[in-house]
Amino acid sequence: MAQQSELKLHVVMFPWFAFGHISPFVQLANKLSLQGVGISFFSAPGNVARIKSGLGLTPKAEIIPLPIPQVEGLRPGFDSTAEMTPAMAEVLKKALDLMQPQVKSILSQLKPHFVFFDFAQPWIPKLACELGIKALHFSVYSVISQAFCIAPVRTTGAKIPDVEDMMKPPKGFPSNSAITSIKRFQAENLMYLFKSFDGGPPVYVRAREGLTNCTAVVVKACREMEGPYIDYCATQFQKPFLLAGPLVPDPPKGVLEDKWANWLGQFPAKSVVFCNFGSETFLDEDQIKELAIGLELTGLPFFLVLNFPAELDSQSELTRTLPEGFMERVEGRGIVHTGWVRQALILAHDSVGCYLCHSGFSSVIEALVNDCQLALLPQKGDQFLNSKLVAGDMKAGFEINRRGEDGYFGKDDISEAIKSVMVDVEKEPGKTIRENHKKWKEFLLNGEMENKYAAELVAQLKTIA
Ligand SMILES: O=c1ccn([C@@H]2O[C@H](COP(=O)(O)OP(=O)(O)O[C@H]3O[C@H](CO)[C@@H](O)[C@H](O)[C@H]3O)[C@@H](O)[C@H]2O)c(=O)[nH]1
Repeated sequence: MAQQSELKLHVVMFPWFAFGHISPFVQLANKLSLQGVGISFFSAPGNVARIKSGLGLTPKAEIIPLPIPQVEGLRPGFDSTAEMTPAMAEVLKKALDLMQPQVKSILSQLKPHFVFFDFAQPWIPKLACELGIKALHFSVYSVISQAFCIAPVRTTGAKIPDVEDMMKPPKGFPSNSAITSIKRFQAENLMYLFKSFDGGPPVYVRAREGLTNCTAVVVKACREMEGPYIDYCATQFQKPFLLAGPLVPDPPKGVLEDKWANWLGQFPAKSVVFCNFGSETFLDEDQIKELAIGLELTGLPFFLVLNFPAELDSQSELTRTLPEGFMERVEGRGIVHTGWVRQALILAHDSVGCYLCHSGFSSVIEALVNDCQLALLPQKGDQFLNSKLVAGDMKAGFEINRRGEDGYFGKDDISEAIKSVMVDVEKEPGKTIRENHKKWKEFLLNGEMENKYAAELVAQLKTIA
């Protein structure tokens, strides 16, 4: 029998069909692959090309396309949530549930040591167990958000939590946390976790079932950022929470398109405000107007990316939602774009000094490893908790002020947040935020830290394989 240390691990990666999920699974696969772990990556055929471009395809890594079964309400060929309305994404979960026989058959041929699954496939642990394979839940969310939202102490029992309950941390939540409560509009948003769509199980049921039945949970996290929340979750779920480290992305490949590089290049270093809200977060009309005028008020150059739900025509939405005369007034110092941009390259551009964002966890890490000060405008779900972690616990970003009952923010809230991290930098809180940003950047860019987490994770996996 091979010594444990010589064991050649083979794992399957099976993320939910959304790029916000696929990307962290790709990053984890790459880190494991560097440690000698063989990878089989499952996804729908339409996502393969993009996965291929991110996955360091070595002899140890392969992509296995899994066709999505036809179900009513789902268009053939739509293989990720990027092309879907939220209602279609719910139907996609049902189609995913129908893939169990297909997944079981491939797993039985591959016989990996582990299958890393996502919140959307709570049936994996049982199916894998029948084949003698261990199931690991890989969570792409911050640990603080799992601790706050779905700790069993909050979600077990006959009574589903109400808005009042969700405004407060669950019982036993780390006492040194910066979160003592969240705002009403945020708690109202989190109630989606407890809703059932079309008779399917609510999100919290899927997530909690996977977390409860897996062999161990692997998190995209490190003790330095989330130590107390990791301990809390391990106690709450009564199972190991293994740390993959923060999964700092590799420096982006390629170069920024000329049109953006040239535009950004005309401004002084660290002077441009970049705003982008990730792959699935959309602002409403009133929010877009206040944000745009807030940017105008700063007097700084800005690059604003606004996207809209798949069913809408983005160009006409831009025209409809931007304030009247806005583009003329900001000509020469502000641009507005709709559609995908190479965010990692933009954040790395020397002229970009601030990133105003939705607090998606990967986006936050991408800003921290560059010199972009964070102005945080979380819109939904885990983003509220990510923002509290970065602005509250880590003191490395500024959370934009919003009204408690409905989440309203005004133009002044936007411009004040940006000014405090970009202009009033000798005053508090901007001074401390900038100092902490620098510290976290050094920590995250320390390659040894990343390697240490990856090596420890592989060693732990070998002990339970
Ligand atoms: O125009 C764009 C938009 C996004 N990105 C990239 O896409 C990723 C987005 O990551 P992140 O901000 O974490 O994810 P989202 O897909 O926007 O967010 C979803 O997934 C996150 C977990 O990864 C959660 O924290 C969020 O709440 C959820 O909305 C990052 O690498 C970005 O660089 C681009 O390159 N160009």
